[in-house]
Amino acid sequence: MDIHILKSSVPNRQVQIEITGSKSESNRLLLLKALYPEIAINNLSNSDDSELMQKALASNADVIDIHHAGTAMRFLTAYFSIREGSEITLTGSSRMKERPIGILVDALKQLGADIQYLENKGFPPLRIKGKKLTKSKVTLKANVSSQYISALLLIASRLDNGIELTLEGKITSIPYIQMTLHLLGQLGITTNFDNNIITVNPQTKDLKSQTFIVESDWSSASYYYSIVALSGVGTELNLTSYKKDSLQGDSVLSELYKAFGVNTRHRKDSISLKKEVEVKDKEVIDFDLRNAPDIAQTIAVTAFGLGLECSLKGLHTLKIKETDRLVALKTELEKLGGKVTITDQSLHLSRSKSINDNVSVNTYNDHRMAMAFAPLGLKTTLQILDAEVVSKSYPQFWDDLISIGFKIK
Ligand SMILES: O=C(O)C1=C[C@@H](OP(=O)(O)O)[C@@H](O)[C@H](O)C1
Ligand SMILES: C=C(OP(=O)(O)O)C(=O)O
Repeated sequence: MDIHILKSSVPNRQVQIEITGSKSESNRLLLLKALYPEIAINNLSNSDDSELMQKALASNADVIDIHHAGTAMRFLTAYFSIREGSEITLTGSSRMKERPIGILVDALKQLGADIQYLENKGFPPLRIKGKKLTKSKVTLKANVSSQYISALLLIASRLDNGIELTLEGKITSIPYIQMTLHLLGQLGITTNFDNNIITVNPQTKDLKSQTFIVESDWSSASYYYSIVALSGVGTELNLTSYKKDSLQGDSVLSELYKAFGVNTRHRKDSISLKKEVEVKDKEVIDFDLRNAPDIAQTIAVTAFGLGLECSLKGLHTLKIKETDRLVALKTELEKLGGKVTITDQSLHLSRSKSINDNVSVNTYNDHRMAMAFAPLGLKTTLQILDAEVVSKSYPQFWDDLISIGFKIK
């Protein structure tokens, strides 16, 4: 499904958007619930990735296909490695088969896991025979994806001797590791993260029942930050349900978007985003996004929409996400008239004066390409190709845009 966005505007009235729970928190809690059934979860994400995670955990099939869901692929590899008596094939989309998993598989093998590659070494699909893992010491490279680390931490408390992880290299996407540790702590599991060593104690007893209320997804909120940034002074949107003390690293949006003139106010369980000031053309956006890689596309497109120069670094994980996001951003921004240079871990956008209209934006099976470029509909007319990709994290995205005034055909 391709969609046309006609040049739109967001009316200057209070509009409320309800976003469902964080995909990252939901997928962690779903795995923990499989290990500790006494957990209940409220405000679960309605993303495809969380639905796939739920289905996979309940499945008795021999082959489990998790499509494009990276966290599900990584977390379930760990989970099925310890599910005694089961033997399954874990596979995904053709892109998933290009997303590396060797670091996690090697770490699980250090613990004694039985995992085989069915196609290419280091990549899905995997054949996993579940067994009891009794070793506890693991060393792994921490600069490629934090998801490998979270996967190990999530199963750690169900190992006889817990886990002692030694992390090598500069740790990436740290807030996601802290989110995992925080949820374990909330469950009553003892953990420690000191320098480059993380320990998780074994949990032999059942835990007391409790309900986790998932905070709404901050990565999804980023598209509204962009919309407000690209709108006139005074434009305001309210988003539910958000907290001041978030577990999600992408909540750094409330700080970062001040550079685009957007102010965030926390209400009881919502946030209000307001465009307070116009940004001067000579302003330069300069961010390190090592801890918040999923908002890189949103920020680059906002800067482009405002004609601002923008330097982003810490983007080394973008090459192995749903698509190579650095190349995808450069290609699509240049079609719209941007001038972009990229390295393996950075992107530079030059200041620009105009935006080409009627451009068809390719989305490369990447939900964030579709959602990051959509706010440009406030500046020009554009087409978003394969717009249904948004369902990976935010199925009702297009309906929500229509509800705030976007003209979509
Ligand atoms: O643990 C998680 O929930 C995630 C970790 C991040 O991945 P990397 O650690 O690979 O950067 C992030 O990009 C992804 O969308 C979700
Ligand atoms: C990178 C992402 O997801 P995953 O790695 O879980 O596929 C994302 O949602 O931006």
